[in-house]
Amino acid sequence: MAATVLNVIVAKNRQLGTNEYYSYQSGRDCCSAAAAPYNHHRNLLPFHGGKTLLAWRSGISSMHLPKYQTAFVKRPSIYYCNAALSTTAVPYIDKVDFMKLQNGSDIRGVAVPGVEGEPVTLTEPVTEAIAAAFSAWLSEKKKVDASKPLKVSVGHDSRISAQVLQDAVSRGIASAGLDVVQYGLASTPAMFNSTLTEDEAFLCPVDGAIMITASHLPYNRNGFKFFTNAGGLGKADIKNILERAVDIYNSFTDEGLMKSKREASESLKRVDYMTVYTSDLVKAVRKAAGNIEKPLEGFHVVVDAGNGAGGFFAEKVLQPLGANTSGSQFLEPDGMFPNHIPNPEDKTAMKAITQAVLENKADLGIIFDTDVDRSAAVDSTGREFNRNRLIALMSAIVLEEHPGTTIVTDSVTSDGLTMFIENKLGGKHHRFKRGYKNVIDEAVRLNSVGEESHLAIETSGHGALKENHWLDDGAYLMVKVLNKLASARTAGIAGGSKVLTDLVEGLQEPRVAVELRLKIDQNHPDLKGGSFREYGEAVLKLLENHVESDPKLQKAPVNYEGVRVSGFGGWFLLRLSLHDPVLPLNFEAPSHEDAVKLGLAVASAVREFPALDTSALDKFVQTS
Ligand SMILES: O=P(O)(O)OC[C@H]1O[C@H](O)[C@H](O)[C@@H](O)[C@@H]1O
Repeated sequence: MAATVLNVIVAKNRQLGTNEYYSYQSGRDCCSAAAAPYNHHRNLLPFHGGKTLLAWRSGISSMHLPKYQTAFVKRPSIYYCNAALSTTAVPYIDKVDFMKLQNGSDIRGVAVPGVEGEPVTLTEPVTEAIAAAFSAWLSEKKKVDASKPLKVSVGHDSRISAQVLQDAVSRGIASAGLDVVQYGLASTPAMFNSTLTEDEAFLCPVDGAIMITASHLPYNRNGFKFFTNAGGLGKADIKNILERAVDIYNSFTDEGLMKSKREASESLKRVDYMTVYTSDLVKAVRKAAGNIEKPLEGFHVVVDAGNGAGGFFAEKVLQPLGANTSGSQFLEPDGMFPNHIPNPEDKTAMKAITQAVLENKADLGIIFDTDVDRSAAVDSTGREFNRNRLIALMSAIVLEEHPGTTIVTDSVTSDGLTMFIENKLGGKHHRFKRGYKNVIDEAVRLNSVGEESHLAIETSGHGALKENHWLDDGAYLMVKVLNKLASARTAGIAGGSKVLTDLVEGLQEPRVAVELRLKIDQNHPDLKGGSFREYGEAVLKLLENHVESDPKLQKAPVNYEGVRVSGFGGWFLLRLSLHDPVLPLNFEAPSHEDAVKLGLAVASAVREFPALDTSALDKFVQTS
């Protein structure tokens, strides 16, 4: 029970932070209604350059208004109205197209004003309606026992809009009669984990979890990911929640909004859940190393959290395991991301961690994305383990434990990776579609039809293991890598990260690897009123016809997405982006000349589509 006292704080009689905001009346009609629950703080997030610092906080210190929120409070802000007046019961809230907020299995929108052409869509009332809709969806799913309200945990990454949205989410949950447990700064995988952890002292397991994040997107965006103990919600569930949110939003009343504010402040609890999550990671490494207290003693590991939520990994995971983490960088949360985008797919980000490894003469570098569901590593020589190489490394580790297992990956993986997994490691490579949820769902499906799979992983750095509830957790992936380092040491193998480098020995890598993203102009007359998807499909069909009539090119015999073709010693894949009006083109070739030949094969087909911006491809084939 002592832990309860230490880790759970009931924020009774304390109003949520948002009520301390300055009011700034712009005089614009739709924004100027006075004395309403939202109009004095709506969109009052800092205009550009609101550089913030949010220290890693325990549950107890999170009682105090965080530094960055104080910054919001002090700064006069911009009122920003982007939509027509609503016909809802509350006249001052904007009319919003909720369905546009869906981004696959996530919700994403603009939460901070000030970027031209990007009006705010994720306002506080919108957020409150979405959280209430999730709560209603959850109550239905869990067939509520009225005597015991359901619990929903809420966490966020380092974005500058995090606190405001966390408060709005809390109001939405409370208004639906559910209990709110705030975690503050957290990682996406930790939020899922909170639906599985059995620990009453930390109010776990919760029935549902909401993570406030927009992954690596710019500072003005934000969004939500939702979890139950069955995993992350899928596309159909998100659509259902958004449809419910429309109704909730349209029936908002002044009294209702005031009531939810009161209910949230009365029922809100705060828990330092990251302590539970990180100590589980520490235990996992200790166990794998044969119950040694400090299995990483003597290893020097630098972490780059890109000012996202992953800074905990150095202090709360690596240090207790005995690693030296000096030289780690950008661990402090800063939602303006002043150093580089927290994204292992970003070249500048990878350069930053590589440099840190080399300058510090570290054994290993680890980098996370903003909400820590993705990661990559760098060995002591500065060689990156990301994209195909990260998949090769993880496949080697997993196939040692589960010989012959199927590795499910996204569609843009290389032919060299297939050969490595199948010929060197003796596993099976199942190249599926892009999208972490697609890859994970496919691995789960394969297991259900009797094909054993233990790893689902994307070139983006999302990787999920069967042993970890199919959760894509960047920190857990790195724990598997650390286990390998520690167990090699236990087995008497010296040489720092060389044991990892050796594991990917034999992976064939192309001389040229290119990704070009060809944009479809949705307003172009050539779309003839159709959708960009239809247009993209037409491009792909024509390309397929071209390929079939060209003897130098062979269509991939098994392919789940777009047009994948081998030729000139390499391959290309043209497909529709999961979310954007874009046709991403990936190709790999043994030489520049061959890459140009592949590029020309694509160019000759796509040229016939004037709404497609092929300038990047044209430039590549001309200048090479
Ligand atoms: O299809 P694209 O535009 O390349 O985007 C695909 C990517 O979208 C999101 O970021 C998902 O989280 C990733 O899992 C996916 O790989």
